Amino acid sequence: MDAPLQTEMVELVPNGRHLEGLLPVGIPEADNQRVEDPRQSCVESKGFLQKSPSKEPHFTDFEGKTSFGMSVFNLSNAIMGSGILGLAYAMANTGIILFLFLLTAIALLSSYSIHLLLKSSGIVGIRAYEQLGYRAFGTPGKLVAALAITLQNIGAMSSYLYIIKSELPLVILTFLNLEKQTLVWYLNGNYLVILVSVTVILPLALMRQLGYLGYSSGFSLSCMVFFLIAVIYKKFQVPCPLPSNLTNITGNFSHMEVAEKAQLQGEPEAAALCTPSYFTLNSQTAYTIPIMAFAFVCHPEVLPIYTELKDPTKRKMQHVSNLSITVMYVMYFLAALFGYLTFYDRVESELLHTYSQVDPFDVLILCVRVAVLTAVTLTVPIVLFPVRRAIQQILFQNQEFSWVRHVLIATVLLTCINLLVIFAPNILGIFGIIGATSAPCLIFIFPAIFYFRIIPTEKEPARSTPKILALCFALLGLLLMTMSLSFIIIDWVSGNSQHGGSH
Ligand SMILES: NC(=O)C[C@H](N)C(=O)O
Repeated sequence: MDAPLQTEMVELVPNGRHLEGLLPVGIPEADNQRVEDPRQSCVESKGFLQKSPSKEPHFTDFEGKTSFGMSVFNLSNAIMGSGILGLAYAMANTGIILFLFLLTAIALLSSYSIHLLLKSSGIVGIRAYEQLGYRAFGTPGKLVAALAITLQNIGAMSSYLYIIKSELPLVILTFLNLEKQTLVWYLNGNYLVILVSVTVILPLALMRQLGYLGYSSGFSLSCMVFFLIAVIYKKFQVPCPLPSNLTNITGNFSHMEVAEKAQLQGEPEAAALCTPSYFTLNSQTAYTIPIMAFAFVCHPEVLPIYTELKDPTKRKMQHVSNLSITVMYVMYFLAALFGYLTFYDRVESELLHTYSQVDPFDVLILCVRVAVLTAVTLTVPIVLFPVRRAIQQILFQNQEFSWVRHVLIATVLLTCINLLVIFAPNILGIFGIIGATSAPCLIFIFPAIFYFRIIPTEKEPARSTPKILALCFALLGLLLMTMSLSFIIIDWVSGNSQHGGSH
């Protein structure tokens, strides 16, 4: 099938996190061209975007105003999310060396994938992920790309709601100064997640424009930095081993007391519990690559950030990407290492929840919890905006804005995600499934096959080294996806999963 010649104006703002300066200066109507109404496409961004009066109207003519440093910040922001909370668990099931090797590999592959995206977008002047899909395979390509982005965003929202479900009861418990989790409704994560969804997230998601909410993503990154500092600090505070009998004891006790009780345990046992492993393989190792892939997904954001960049060149954008990936790589490794070295094999799939094994009244951890909870609560509506827009584009194309539809889509989406979170046994299932399906598609498979199709054969023959490399990259993605999915399904079917559950 030949790539369609016409260019299509698809979603220019795939994720509401990076809206500034993204409004096209002008959009030409051409014959045969199905051009989306920019007023409709960007209706949710109105008032948040600035139009440039000085430029001539051209299809790809966006006036990028964002500096190099700010773009690094924006992309880092897109990379960083709930994935960081699962990495210590991944390290506990791979060992430090194997983890480092895999994390390095995923980071390098992620950077290569951005190289493919930038090269493909340069050829056709495309600045949105789905547009690449359209250019490569027509409407099916665009739909599949939109579907993967939607699935990834639904996964991200589910993981955020899961954090609310697991952390909010602990925060309330601490504020009420209760010694033990009781069966009252306000300490039940499922009720709390519904309550937060209805009272905070839904009203925000019903706004017609993102407005200042779009800026709150910067706050999320700061919260994650705060989380990382707390994880490093806690490594030197929390004794090892945590006496198992203290796990269920709540109430005030000092670290000295914990350490003394730990001393009472046998020395060899303690040594075994507190020795890091450098290379581990077990049934849970299957989740490692999906967790890492999930953690590095930022690819739908790369082209919009490229569009916003001041004096954009592929080289400059690649530098932006490499720097963001490197910074996140270091943060991910530190969070995983210190989280693992605090709890060793007892680390849970959601690292922050593991600290409830130590001291539920710890002020630092309480502050981290409140910060992370605020960040994820504000991020859910931001991620919901592009998902709703994608659904609207797929199902109700070219239709006038309707409040009923706007409210209904948000309500149905939030209801489904709530049900998913209530019935999901743990966050690992979310990281596992999303990290083994949409994440490898967005990082490996799509950039490679889009590249293969978009770069003209006159420029790079099908058997040229870059194209063969791209195909190998797609195959690697397919292999990782099949392997991860099979191992996860085997793990579920055999019922082995211990999952480091957080309840
Ligand atoms: N942007 C995403 O889809 C996920 C993000 N990389 C995270 O770790 O949460």
